[in-house]
Amino acid sequence: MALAFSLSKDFAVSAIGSMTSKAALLGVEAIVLITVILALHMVIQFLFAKKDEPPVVPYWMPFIGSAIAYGQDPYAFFFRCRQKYGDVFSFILLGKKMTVCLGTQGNDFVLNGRLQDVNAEEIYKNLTTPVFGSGVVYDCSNAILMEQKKFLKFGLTTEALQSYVPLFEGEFYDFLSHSPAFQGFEGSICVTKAMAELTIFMASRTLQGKEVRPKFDSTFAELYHDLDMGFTPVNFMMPWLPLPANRRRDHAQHTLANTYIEIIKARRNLEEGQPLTENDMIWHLMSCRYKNGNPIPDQQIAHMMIALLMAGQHSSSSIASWIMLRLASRPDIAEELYQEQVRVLGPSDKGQMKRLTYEEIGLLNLNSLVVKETLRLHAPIHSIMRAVKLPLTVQTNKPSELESRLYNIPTPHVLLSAPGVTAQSSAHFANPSSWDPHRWEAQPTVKDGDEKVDYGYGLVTKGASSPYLPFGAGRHRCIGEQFAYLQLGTITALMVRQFKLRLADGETDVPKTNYMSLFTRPLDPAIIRWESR
Ligand code: HEM
Repeated sequence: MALAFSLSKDFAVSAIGSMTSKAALLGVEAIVLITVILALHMVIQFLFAKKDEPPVVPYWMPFIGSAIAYGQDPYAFFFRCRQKYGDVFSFILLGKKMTVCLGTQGNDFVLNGRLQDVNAEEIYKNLTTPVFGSGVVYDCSNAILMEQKKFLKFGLTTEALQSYVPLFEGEFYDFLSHSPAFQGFEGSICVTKAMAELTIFMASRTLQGKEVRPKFDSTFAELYHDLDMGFTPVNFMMPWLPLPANRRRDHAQHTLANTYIEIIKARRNLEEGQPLTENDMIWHLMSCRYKNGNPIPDQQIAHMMIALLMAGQHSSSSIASWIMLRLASRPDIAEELYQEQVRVLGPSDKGQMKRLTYEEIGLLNLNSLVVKETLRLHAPIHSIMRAVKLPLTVQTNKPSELESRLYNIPTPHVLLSAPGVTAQSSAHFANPSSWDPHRWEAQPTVKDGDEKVDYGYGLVTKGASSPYLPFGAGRHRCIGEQFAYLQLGTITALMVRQFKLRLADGETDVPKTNYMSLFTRPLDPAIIRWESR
C-alpha cells in the first residue's frame, strides 16, 4: 500500500514535473516570440519612418504607444522628448498619433490655428456632451459656441463681478463656521477637499444664483459628484459604455437640467415689474438672443449653466489648493500678503480689517501675483488638443540642426499644445521650477501679447508670442479668467487674513502633482496645518 502510494506519488511528481517543464518551455517560447514581434515592431518604426513628418517617439506596445510615460508625468515626457526631437514630434496615444508642438511658436500654431484646419469639438465632444447636455459648447457648430461664449462672457460684467465679492466673503465665513475641519484655534485640513467644497459653494452662489446655492448643501452635491465622474479619460473614446458610473452620470445630468429648467420657468412666472435683486447668469441668459433673433431655449440655458459650473470648478479648486500649499510652504510670503492687506486696506475700528470689495482685491498686488505665479507652475490643463482637418505644414528646428525644416502633419493626426512647457522653461523664466510670486515684479513684460482678435465673443489677446498662457489662446480661450482671478484672489486674501498656514508635520515641500485626473491637482493626501491669527 505504502509502495503503491509511493509509486503513484513518484509518477504524479514526474508527470507534474514534465507538465511544468512543458509549460515552462511554452512560456519561454511565448516570451521569445513576443520579444521578436516587439523588436520587429521597433525595427519597422525606424525603417518606415516618414521623413517629411515629425519624428515619432519609439514605442514597444502597439496601440498603447507612449500612453504610460505621457500619463504618468506629461511634462517630464514633453521635456525629455523636446531635448531629443525639438519642439515638434509625434507620439502614439491609444492608437492615435498625437503631434506635439511646443514653444511659443507651437502654442500659436495650435491655439490660433484656422477653423478649417483644426477642430476642438471632435476631440472633446464625447467627453463633454453627456456631462453638459446637448446643443451647447462642443455639441454645436463653432459659430454657435462663439455666440454662447459671448453670452457667458458678457454676463460676467464688472457690475456682476463687483456684486460677487460680498457673496464670496459670505460663503467663506459660512464655510469656516460649518466645516468640522476649521473648528477651534488650530488644526489640519485636507486642502484639496476643503478647496473643492469652498470653490463650489462660492461659484454656485454667484454664477448659479440664489435658488441653486442651497441645493449644494443637499441634493446637488451628490448629483454634481456623479456628473463629475463622467469626466474620466476612458470617456474620451467610449462615453456610451453601459457602466454604472455612466448611468449615474446620465441620471445626474437629466435631474440637474430639469432643476434649472424649473428655476427658469418659475422666474418667467414672476410678477411683472418685480425688481431684479440679483445679477446672476440665469437672468442674463434668459435675456440673450442668438444672431438669428431666437432666444436661447430653456434646455440650452440649463445645459450652459451645467457647462459653466463644470468648466470652472476643477481649475479653480485645483489652483486654490496649490495656493494654500505654496503659502504653507512659504510662511514668509503669507506674512507679506498679510502686511499688504494691513498697508493697503488698513485695520478697521474693531481691530479687524473691514470687508473686502472688488476694487480692493484689485489693489492687492502681491495677492494677485501669488495667483499668477501659481497658475504658471500648476496650470490644471496640461494638454490642449485639436483634430487636424486639413493637411498642415509646420516649420521647426531639430536640436542638432541649425537650419529650420518643414514637417507635414496629415489629417488623422491630433495636435497637442502644452503652454505649461514654455511657462516652465528657463528660456523664459529664470529658475523656472521655483515658486516665486515676486518674479513678476521684475518680469512685467511677459504677458499675453498685444495683438487682439475678435472670434465672436469680444476682443481677446492672441497670445501668439507669450510663454504664459494658463487660460489658453485663440477662439477657445477661457472666458472665466476674470471670475477665476477674483474668486482665487478673494480666497487667498481671506485665508491669509484669518490663518497662519504651514505644511503638515514632517513635510518639507508641497506634494507632487496628480496627473491621473483630467485636470491636474495636488496628489492626496495634501494636508496643511492652520492656526487662527
Ligand atoms: C483657474 C481657473 C481656470 C483656468 C486655468 C482655465 C483654463 C482654461 C483653458 C486653458 C481653456 C482653453 C481650452 C482649450 O483651448 O481647449 C479654457 C476654456 C474655457 N474656460 Fe476656463 N479656466 C479657468 C476657469 C474658468 C471659469 C471660472 C470658467 C467659467 C466661469 C471657465 C470657462 C471656460 C470656457 C467656457 C472655456 C471655453 C472652451 C472653448 O471655447 O472651447 N473657465 N479655460
